[in-house]
Amino acid sequence: MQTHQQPLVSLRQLSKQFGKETALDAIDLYIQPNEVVALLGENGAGKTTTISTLLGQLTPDKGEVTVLGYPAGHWAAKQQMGVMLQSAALPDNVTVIEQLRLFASYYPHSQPLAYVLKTALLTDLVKRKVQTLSGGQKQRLLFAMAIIGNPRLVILDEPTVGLDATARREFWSCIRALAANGTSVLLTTHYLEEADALSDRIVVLAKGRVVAEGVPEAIKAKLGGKRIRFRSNGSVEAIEQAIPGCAAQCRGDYIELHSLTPEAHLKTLFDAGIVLQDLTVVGISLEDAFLHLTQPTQEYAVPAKEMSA
Ligand SMILES: Nc1ncnc2c1ncn2[C@@H]1O[C@H](COP(=O)(O)OP(=O)(O)OP(=O)(O)O)[C@@H](O)[C@H]1O
Repeated sequence: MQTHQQPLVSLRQLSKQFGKETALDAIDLYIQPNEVVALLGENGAGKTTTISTLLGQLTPDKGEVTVLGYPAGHWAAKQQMGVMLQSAALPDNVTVIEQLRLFASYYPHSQPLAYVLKTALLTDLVKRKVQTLSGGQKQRLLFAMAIIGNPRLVILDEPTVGLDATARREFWSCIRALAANGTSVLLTTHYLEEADALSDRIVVLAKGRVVAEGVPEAIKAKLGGKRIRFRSNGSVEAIEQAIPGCAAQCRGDYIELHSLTPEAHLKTLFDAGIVLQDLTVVGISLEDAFLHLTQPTQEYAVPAKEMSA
């Protein structure tokens, strides 16, 4: 049986091949009680394969999977888990409360409906037919269905995909409320800011391998450096001439560059007589770190349009 010293989920040296395609290449992943872990990766990185293996829907070629003290797919583990998959569908012609009552009946110790409705921000929507819900509200209903069985572990596969900034924020507060209640969460997302905002730990997957793991701050610190941003009378070329080896980028009215020694570089620019206006120096974003970790040979640039959420 599971003890509280053991992780809730432990994937060890997991490998999965689809023909010539290596989906997972000896990955290790664990989730501790009360922990929110974000699994980040680009398309095809292996996130869904990891989740399918954890759920017992896929058999790995190599490696060991233990979920809540049981082998993957064991009914006793499933009973203690809530899952929200990308492929989930909802019936149109039932109300929110009917759908949740039905799901509650599947579990021996379901959560009180009032708690589930409050956590999923659905209290005011109980009588609404599913077909009348917005995309964000439907996602929150799927979330409510995932948590209604009072799970110890909830798996959310890209739960905010396609949602606008407001709906995404609302969903974030649902996840935070769940985590505050002590439930462990494994979340996959393409939104790097989302992982930063929600998770205790981030695991970055690239081409089926874990390329980085740590608290969001540690992932950023792995790269170090700052983003320097300013308006200037000097051209990008003049700046690159002043700081040999730096790659400056033009972003609208602003020039941006990444620097491991921002103080020294700024002094160089001042000494070269380059005027800097509206200057900001900030730590790199998780998105910068992610791009660098997954594409280490490429110069990582600040995204032109950052997430507005
Ligand atoms: N059933 C399958 N048959 C063949 N190849 C597969 C299958 N499932 C996944 N793959 C391949 O394995 C790799 C990992 O896929 P996976 O779906 O796990 O990635 P992902 O990180 O979830 O991507 P996305 O963010 O696009 O959902 C990809 O190259 C994919 O094409």
